Amino acid sequence: LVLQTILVGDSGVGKTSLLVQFDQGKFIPGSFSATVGIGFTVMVTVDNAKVKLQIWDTAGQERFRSVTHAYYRDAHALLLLYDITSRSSFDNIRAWLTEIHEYAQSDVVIMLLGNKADMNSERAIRRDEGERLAREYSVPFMETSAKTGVNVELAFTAVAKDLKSRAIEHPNEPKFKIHEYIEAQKEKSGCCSYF
Ligand SMILES: Nc1nc2c(ncn2[C@@H]2O[C@H](COP(=O)(O)OP(=O)(O)OP(=O)(O)O)[C@@H](O)[C@H]2O)c(=O)[nH]1
Ligand SMILES: [Mg+2]
Repeated sequence: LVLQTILVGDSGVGKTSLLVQFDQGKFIPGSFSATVGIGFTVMVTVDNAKVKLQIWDTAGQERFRSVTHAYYRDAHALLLLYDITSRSSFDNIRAWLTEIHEYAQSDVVIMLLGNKADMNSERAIRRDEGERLAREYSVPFMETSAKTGVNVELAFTAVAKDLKSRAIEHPNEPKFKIHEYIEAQKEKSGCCSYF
């Protein structure tokens, strides 16, 4: 079972940095060159079972857009990022969602992430704006930081859990509810007093 996950969002929101933080547990400052379809696989343990996540990084720049479209079709999950210090990256989320609905499978798992949560003093998007947008589209939401690592693991493991519960039928078990899971984990990690 290999679950395909792709990272999308405007150039500079921190997709590659988030992936590096998840993979290596560190933040490498400075911009990465615009990335085109870099993929790697990680094993994530979900309820004592190992799930293989294949994660694809994409480039946010417009000129790479046709390459990105090719990844949508096979994706089981999409992590859609904006940068909390960039109003335009947030405003573009609607356009990204339109594109996702056009090219991705209709049952794709989408998670909205407001990245760079460590840059609170330069914040342009309040957290409740992110929450409201996510509610409008019925997608889970959290703020992350590729720099400090806050919520980075949670974002990927929540997606893995959701995908696994969909891929494997458990007729006698209650359906996994990603929203509730995330809210419970956020409280546990005490993440939210951080902001
Ligand atoms: N403070 C802070 N800086 C970040 C964070 N995530 C990324 N950055 C910085 O933001 C810039 C862009 O990060 P990238 O990871 O290259 O962005 P990207 O989304 O992959 O951009 P493209 O590949 O062009 O689409 C870099 O200078 C990163 O160091 C974060 O969580 N906090
Ligand atoms: Mg990148």
